[in-house]
Amino acid sequence: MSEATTKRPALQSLDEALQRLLSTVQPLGLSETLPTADALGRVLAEAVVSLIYVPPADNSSMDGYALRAADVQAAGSVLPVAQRVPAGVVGAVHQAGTAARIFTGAQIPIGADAVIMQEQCEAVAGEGLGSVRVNAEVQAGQWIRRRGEDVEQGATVLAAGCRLDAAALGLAASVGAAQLTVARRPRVALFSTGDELVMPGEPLKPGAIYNSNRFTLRAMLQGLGCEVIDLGIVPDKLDATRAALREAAAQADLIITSGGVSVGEEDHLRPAVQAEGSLDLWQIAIKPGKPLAFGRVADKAWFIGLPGNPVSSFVTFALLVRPVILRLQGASKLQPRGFMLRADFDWPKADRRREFLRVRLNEAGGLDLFPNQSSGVLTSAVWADGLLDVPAGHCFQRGQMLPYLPMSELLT
Ligand SMILES: Nc1nc2c(c(=O)[nH]1)N[C@H]1C(S)=C(S)[C@@H](COP(=O)(O)OP(=O)(O)OC[C@H]3O[C@@H](n4cnc5c(N)ncnc54)[C@H](O)[C@@H]3O)O[C@H]1N2
Ligand code: MOO
Repeated sequence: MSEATTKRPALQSLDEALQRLLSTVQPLGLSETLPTADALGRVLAEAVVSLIYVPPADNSSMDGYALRAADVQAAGSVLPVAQRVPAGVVGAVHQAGTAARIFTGAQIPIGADAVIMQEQCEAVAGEGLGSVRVNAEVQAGQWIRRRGEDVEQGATVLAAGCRLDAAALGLAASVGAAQLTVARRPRVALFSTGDELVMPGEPLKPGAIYNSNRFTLRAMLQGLGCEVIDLGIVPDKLDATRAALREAAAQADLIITSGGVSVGEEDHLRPAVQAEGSLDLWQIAIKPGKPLAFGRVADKAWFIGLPGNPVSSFVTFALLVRPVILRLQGASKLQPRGFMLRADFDWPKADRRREFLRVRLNEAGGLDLFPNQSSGVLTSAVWADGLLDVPAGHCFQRGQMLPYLPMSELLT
């Protein structure tokens, strides 16, 4: 038996483990150009720089009349309507002493300096377009959206490394970007090990359990925009595991497995990775999710072996694999952002590991605890809307403020 399978490495902190992962795994540096509409969730490889001002010209933010503030000495002034300017039309130069009928989004005629909304006016019938009685005082500049108030010409609106969400796609489109250059999707091979595993749809023979990690991990990978190569359950035999690793490495940038990373002797995953590449076994001081394997296969694909317990693999994926997947794409923000919230429960028993408790926001703005925090209880992760980050060796009474990581920051 190799040394790696018998010797237990020292506990390292989550921060150390993350630092090691992120300083080892480098961005793939591969990009592709896509229509802007197809780039949701992708990481920008090239910044989006605006060649235009947004909005391109001063325009009205109300339906009403454009005029010169100086032409309305007092409420009740009547001005002839000289032109009508709908959105999409450039009006004539504004003549002093007149008003222009204008609509939301229409360009302000040169020479006008204010807009009055139509609710504060009365149309007065007359020749041509008639007149308008202005029933309020007017300040120069009112109801005008200035050229470039959203984006200045030449500004970088989206930096390389930014992940494209709905608003970012809209912003790119607003500066006229029809295509975006984004990092190629990471290709991630996934398989589970364990002779106890069967698939939903198959009978549950004695001693067996259904493979849930395959579903959770595949969905988490899809949620991060990965191309998933799902190799299913690999029989716990050395040859089969080695063959699965070779097949995975031929196609993937990263290989994710669950199970077989703890101290047991039954498993062939560790010797298989060692035979096909290299492997480090880590013990991370977090709960759930202590054991983790990190290595490389065929000098081509990274390998991360997650613990088999369903909540442990869920939490370690969120905390350690997610940043790696973002890093492969050159993303600039890798870590989830938490914020301080009040725990509305007692936590009397400190653990030597930093704990990530499954909690849920209550209506009082505090957090409730799922009663069973076992790493085998996947119900806790469904019930929860976030994880509470409890420092190692820390117990507390209700009312304690602690960092809360929302699931939205961990899963997308
Ligand atoms: N003597 C020790 N035993 C264990 C230690 C330890 O330090 N010393 N660590 C415990 C911790 S913490 C964890 S976490 C687990 C991790 O174990 P493995 O990664 O080796 O996983 P397995 O033993 O293969 O499985 C653990 C558990 O999870 C179930 N499992 C596995 N795969 C799946 C799947 N795809 N879907 C659903 N459930 C799965 C498996 O049946 C086991 O119940 O080790 C502890 N032991
Ligand atoms: O890390 Mo294990 O995940 O505590 O069950």
